[in-house]
Amino acid sequence: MSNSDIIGIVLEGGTPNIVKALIRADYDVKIGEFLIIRDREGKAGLVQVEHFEYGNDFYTESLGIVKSLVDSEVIASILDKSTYLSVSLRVIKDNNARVQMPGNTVMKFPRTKGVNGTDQKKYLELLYEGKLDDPRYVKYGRIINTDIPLLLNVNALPMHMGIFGETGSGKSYNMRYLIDVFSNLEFNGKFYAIPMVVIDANGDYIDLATLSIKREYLNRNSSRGFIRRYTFTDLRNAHRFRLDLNLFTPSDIAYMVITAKYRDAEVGQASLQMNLLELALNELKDEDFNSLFTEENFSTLQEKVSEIVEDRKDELGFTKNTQRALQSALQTFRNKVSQFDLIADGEETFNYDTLEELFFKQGLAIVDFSADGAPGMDILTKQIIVGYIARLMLNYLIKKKMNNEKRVISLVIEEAQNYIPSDNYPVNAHLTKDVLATLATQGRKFGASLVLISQRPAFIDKVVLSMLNSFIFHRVYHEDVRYIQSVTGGISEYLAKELVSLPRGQAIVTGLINPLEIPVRVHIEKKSELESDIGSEGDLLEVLTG
Ligand SMILES: Nc1ncnc2c1ncn2[C@@H]1O[C@H](COP(=O)(O)OP(=O)(O)OP(=O)(O)O)[C@@H](O)[C@H]1O
Repeated sequence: MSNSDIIGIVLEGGTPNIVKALIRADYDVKIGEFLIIRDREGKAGLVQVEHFEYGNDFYTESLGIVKSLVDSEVIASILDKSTYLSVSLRVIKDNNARVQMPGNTVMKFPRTKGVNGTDQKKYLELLYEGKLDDPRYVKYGRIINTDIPLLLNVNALPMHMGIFGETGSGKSYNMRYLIDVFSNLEFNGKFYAIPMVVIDANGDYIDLATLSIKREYLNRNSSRGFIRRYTFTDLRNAHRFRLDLNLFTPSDIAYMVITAKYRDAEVGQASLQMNLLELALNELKDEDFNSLFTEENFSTLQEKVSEIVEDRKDELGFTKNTQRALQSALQTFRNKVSQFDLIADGEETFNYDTLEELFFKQGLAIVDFSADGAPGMDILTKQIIVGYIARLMLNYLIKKKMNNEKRVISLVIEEAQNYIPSDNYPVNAHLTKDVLATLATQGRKFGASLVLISQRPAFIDKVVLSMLNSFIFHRVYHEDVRYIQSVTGGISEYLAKELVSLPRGQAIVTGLINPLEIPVRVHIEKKSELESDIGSEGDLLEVLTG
């Protein structure tokens, strides 16, 4: 440890968890930063900056002479020398050092490079206690004001994660960075990737599949068997996304069809229609369910519904009203399905084999909802697709688990508020909400990992939010701070205040994924290889001047 790393001393007045210290005023301290305290015996403990304020005993209002110096730069610069930073430091690991002792030295984390590299190793070991060499912990970003990475516990992923931050705060770039981390897990000299399906709301990820330079970077260790873009129109270098309704039970299909149309329906009415459709599909169970939604065979389904209502009125008691409502729901579903050609006879579909291939080849599937990949697609159709994928994943993972075959797949959902909204968000999403909630509740046992990305946590259903065990917060809206404190527990008042002003590229990581068990402020370095093809917002003047 060189003297240049010493930045302050411990003062009297500490408590078992909080150390008071003075540090040099020219040190660019950050709330959430990690520092080291060394005691008289040379033992070191770790602390996190909780709060700081500047002090200078000369510059106080009560000292009359100060008032006459307001325009005296020369004297002021001499007096500035006695400015200090008074800091509160939360003890993270005392390592048997007597960190609270007044007079102890406060030091910054040594840098990796240069003479202090070996010192840094020592403190890193102190921080991570053996996890540094454990392949289940992967390096992510840099802890603020240091060049040491935060380790993420990969095993926490199936416990689900939320990434939140206002527009432009860096969520998508962060997710790209995480995709890169999860695509290059090293174990015993070989590389592995977490199988992932990404619901790409705005085309922020498609270049990872379509641009060879990006694809090759992401797959530099050849861990992914494929990186594939799924679209809803025919495009070069893309797979067409199609549904296979035969994979679902009549009851699943009935649920999808009815909730897609009657998203606000009174439960009683909707459940009658679901029963009616389930019955009709059961009676048509020898038919190909996909073909029942094609132009030629749709009438078979409609006629079956009419037949049940009209011919078996006395026996079953379905009313004309229920029939009419169901026919209308069927029509809506069919219209959506046909508008985007989601069901096509004999064409390849997104099915169990796709998920099996995704798992075994450790693939990355990007479902492209951008204007290019899904031109003119409305939110209802997107919900049909996300609901389909979630249901497929759930059924697949349950089936495999029953067979004692272990699987893991991560489902990343951008603009998650459109699929799993809270009561505060004006979107109906019965179609996706229940299945995603089930995936969140039960999925962890089966290897499902949800990553929900949204601008505001308050827009996400509370029950599902409570099932997320890890969070990455970028800059958030003021209104969300209290909410975040209540769902995560451990964010201090001071760090919470930082949430509203975090610069781009900084975030606070909390929850099971973070082995340090305290919220950690990180800087996510921008790697040009990972920068989105869409790029940054342009310079207006540059655009106008051509
Ligand atoms: N770690 C970073 N370092 C520097 N710049 C960054 C970083 N992360 C993101 N940016 C830049 O900030 C801008 C917004 O990033 P990004 O698109 O990831 O934000 P977002 O939160 O996903 O926004 P939106 O909600 O609008 O999709 C981009 O120009 C991106 O290049």
